[in-house]
Amino acid sequence: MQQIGKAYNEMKQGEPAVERLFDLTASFPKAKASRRHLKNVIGDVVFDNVCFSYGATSPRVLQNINFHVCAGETVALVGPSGGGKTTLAKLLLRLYEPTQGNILIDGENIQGVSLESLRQQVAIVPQETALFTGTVMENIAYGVMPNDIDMKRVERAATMANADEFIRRLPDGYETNLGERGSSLSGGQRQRIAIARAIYHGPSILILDEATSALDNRSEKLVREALEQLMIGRTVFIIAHRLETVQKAARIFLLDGGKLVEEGTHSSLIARGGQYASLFSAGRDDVRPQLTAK
Ligand SMILES: Nc1ncnc2c1ncn2[C@@H]1O[C@H](COP(=O)(O)OP(=O)(O)OP(=O)(O)O)[C@@H](O)[C@H]1O
Repeated sequence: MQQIGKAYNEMKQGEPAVERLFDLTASFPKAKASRRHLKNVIGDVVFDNVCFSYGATSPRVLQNINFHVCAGETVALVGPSGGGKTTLAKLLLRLYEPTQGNILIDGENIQGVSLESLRQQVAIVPQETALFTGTVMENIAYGVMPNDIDMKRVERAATMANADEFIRRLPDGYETNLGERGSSLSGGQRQRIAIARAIYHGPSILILDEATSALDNRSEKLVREALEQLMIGRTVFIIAHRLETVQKAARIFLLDGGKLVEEGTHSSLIARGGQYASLFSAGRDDVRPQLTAK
C-alpha cells in the first residue's frame, strides 16, 4: 500500500509540470472504458481533414489539415508564432480531440484507442523538461511502479542518452534524489534525463519541441547526440527552431494561421520560392526570429 501511495504522489507531482507544458484546460478528453489498446505500432501517422478550435465559439486554430507521415520519417514543423504547431502536437497526444476530421496511427483512429496505450506510443520531449522530486531512476522510468522498474533498461536508456556518466557521478548514482523539479541538475542534464525517459518507454512516435534557450557547446553536443540516438527508427515531429534541424528533416511542414501552407524538403521549398524560401532568405542559423516574423 505504501508503494502505491508513493507512486501516486509521484505521479501527482509530475502533473502540474505536464499541465504547465500543455496548458491543459477543461477540454481534456474523457477516458472511455471500452477503448482498444494500440499495439505493435510502426508509427505511420495520418491527419485526415483535421480542424480544431479551443472552444465552441473560438476561432479555428487548425483548418483542414491533411498529411501522411510514414513510419520512421522525420518532419519539421515550422511557421510563424500562433501558426498551430503546438496545437497539432497536442492533438496527436490526444490532449484535445479534433472538432472535425480524424487522426490515424497505423490506420487506427486514435479516438478509439485507450489513452494509456496511445501515450505509450507517442512521447514528447519538451523544451522545458519536467522532472519531479524523486530519484534519477524513478524519473527515467516515469509512470512505472517502483517495484517494476527494470534497472538494466534504465541504465541502457541513460547510456544512449549520454546521461549515464554524469548520473554515476551524483552522490547516490541512480538512487540520487533530485531536488524540487530536478533543480540540482543543469538544463542540459535535465534534457538528457528526459531523453533517457523517452528511450526507456520506447515510443514509436516522438514529438520534439526543440529548445530555443542556448546551452553551452559541450552540453549542446551531448544533447544533440542523445536526440539523434532517440530518433533512430521512430517517426519524429520536430517543432523546429534551428536551420540545421530543419534542413536535416525529410520533410518540412509550414503552418501559418492554422493552415498547412507549404510542404516539402528544404531544397524543394527553397526552389519553389514561396513563403518558406522568403522566411529563410536572411540565411541566419537560428530560424526562429525569421519564422516568427510576419
Ligand atoms: N489553450 C488555448 N486556448 C485558446 N487558444 C489557444 C490555446 N493555446 C493556443 N491557442 C491559440 O491557438 C493558436 C495556435 O497556437 P499554437 O500554440 O498551436 O501555435 P504555435 O505555432 O505553436 O506558436 P509558437 O511558435 O508561438 O509556439 C494561437 O492563436 C493561440 O493563441
